[in-house]
Amino acid sequence: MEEASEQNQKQKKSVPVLPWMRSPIDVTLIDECPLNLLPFLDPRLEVALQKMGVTSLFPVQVGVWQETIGPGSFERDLCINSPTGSGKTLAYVLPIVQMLSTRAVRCLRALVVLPTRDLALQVKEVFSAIAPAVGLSVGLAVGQSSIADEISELIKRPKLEAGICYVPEAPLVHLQSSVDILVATPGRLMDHINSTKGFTLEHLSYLVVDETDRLLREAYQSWLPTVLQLTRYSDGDLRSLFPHTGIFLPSTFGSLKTIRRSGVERGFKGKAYPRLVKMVLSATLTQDPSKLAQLDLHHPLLLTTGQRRYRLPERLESFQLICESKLKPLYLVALLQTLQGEKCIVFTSSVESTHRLCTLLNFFGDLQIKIKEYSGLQRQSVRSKALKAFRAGDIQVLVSSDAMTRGMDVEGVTNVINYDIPAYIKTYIHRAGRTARAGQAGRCFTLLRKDEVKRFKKMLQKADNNSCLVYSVPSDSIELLRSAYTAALEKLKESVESESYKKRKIKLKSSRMVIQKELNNSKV
Ligand SMILES: Nc1ncnc2c1ncn2[C@@H]1O[C@H](COP(=O)(O)OP(=O)(O)OP(=O)(O)O)[C@@H](O)[C@H]1O
Repeated sequence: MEEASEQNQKQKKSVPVLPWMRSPIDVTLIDECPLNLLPFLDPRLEVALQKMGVTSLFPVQVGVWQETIGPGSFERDLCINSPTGSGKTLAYVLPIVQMLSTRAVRCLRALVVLPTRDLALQVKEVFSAIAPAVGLSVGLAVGQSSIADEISELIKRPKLEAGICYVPEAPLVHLQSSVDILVATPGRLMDHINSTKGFTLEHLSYLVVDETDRLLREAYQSWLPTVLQLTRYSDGDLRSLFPHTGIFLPSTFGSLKTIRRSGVERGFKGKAYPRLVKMVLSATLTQDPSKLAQLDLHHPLLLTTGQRRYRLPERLESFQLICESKLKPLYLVALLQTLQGEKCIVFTSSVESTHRLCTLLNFFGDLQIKIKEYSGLQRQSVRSKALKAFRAGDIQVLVSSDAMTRGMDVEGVTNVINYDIPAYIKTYIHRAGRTARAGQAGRCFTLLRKDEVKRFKKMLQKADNNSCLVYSVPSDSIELLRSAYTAALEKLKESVESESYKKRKIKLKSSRMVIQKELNNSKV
């Protein structure tokens, strides 16, 4: 009786507050669809998809296609809650590219926002694989190159006649977008909105917010309200809000502006009503009404998988390894040895422990495994190099902070190891989701202290297909590693000391420079 009421209580809790979330489209009821049976697919895109190795669309992609190109015709904004690796990227890339394929003039029509640079690069690759087939151009605004280089990629300068100089301060009527689709991180997007001449969101028709719950967690310089304002307000309002942007509003794309501003809102049966179509996606989409309200969704439709809010990939196997805290590195090494060079990502709880663990593993004698670090503590170039080597298979193990948790798609990752227990089910889902992608098999191991087992079990109960077997490492393989561990710890200690000495030296040098500068100034 008590159990039944507890069950009721749990079910009650999981019912979303927002009414439209209570009647979703269940993607598990949709079948894959071979490309040749997909209604209205542009034959040029079919060829491009085949070149990518795509012969049929995954269920979530079919579901989104039906609501965009199919009978749904982009009538409603879409919220897509679908497991990691289920193909959410192509789910939005394909219909957007198909819709824009008939464009007559180049201008920025679709904007995709992602929380990190590496994720944006990944999504740009997917667009770039199919968009050129229909004559569309894709840009990137992530701060990978200098702002000047980025601007020259995004904005077309007028072709100058012989003897005529281009004057940057001149009226901006000739500046045009070089891209139809832009993939951006919020910071760089705001840089362009605030200061790039000729950059306008005036013609934007599609906005994709990928990894929505992550992006809604932080304001990121208020990028979302800014984008919504820029696509909603009349020109007069815009000019007062963004004086710089306003300069080129009046006549840059006069005719196009008219098309967008008086575009017919399909959901309103022919009434003139300008609207930006939005698609928001995550494997752990928020149900929080106040967070979702920020998106100002129009008649939203939820596409989700199954009954529960969280779902792990179909072919993911979860294991727990119970060990003493001080023996964790030994258990990890023993586990890596049994995995024999398979591609693994090891997650830790912080950038500092990522660095320490990676250093320790590399001091561990003759492991015959190439191990590198990937964390927010590193410079972007170092991080990207490690990722590239991992993708190429030159590195087998990537020790990572949560910088790698979301969205990253690396082919052939067969194992994820939680060296530190994730604090939330969402984190577990995103970490585990770096394996078992696109219908492949994968394993997720979590190292636990005895006192963490109960909490971990409770956390996993929040997800579908949550069974977690105990994985045991033979005690003799731990014993064999003990002496190498002691030596590695010794080296780690030395390395930590030398690093902190170097840091202190750099700090001292820079504070001396500041003092010297002030002295010089005071002489003047
Ligand atoms: N129709 C398809 N056929 C074959 N492979 C596909 C198809 N769609 C996507 N993939 C592949 O599946 C993998 C996962 O896709 P994607 O990165 O879009 O997943 P996701 O749902 O966005 O995952 P996450 O939530 O982790 O970001 C990618 O390697 C992608 O190339």
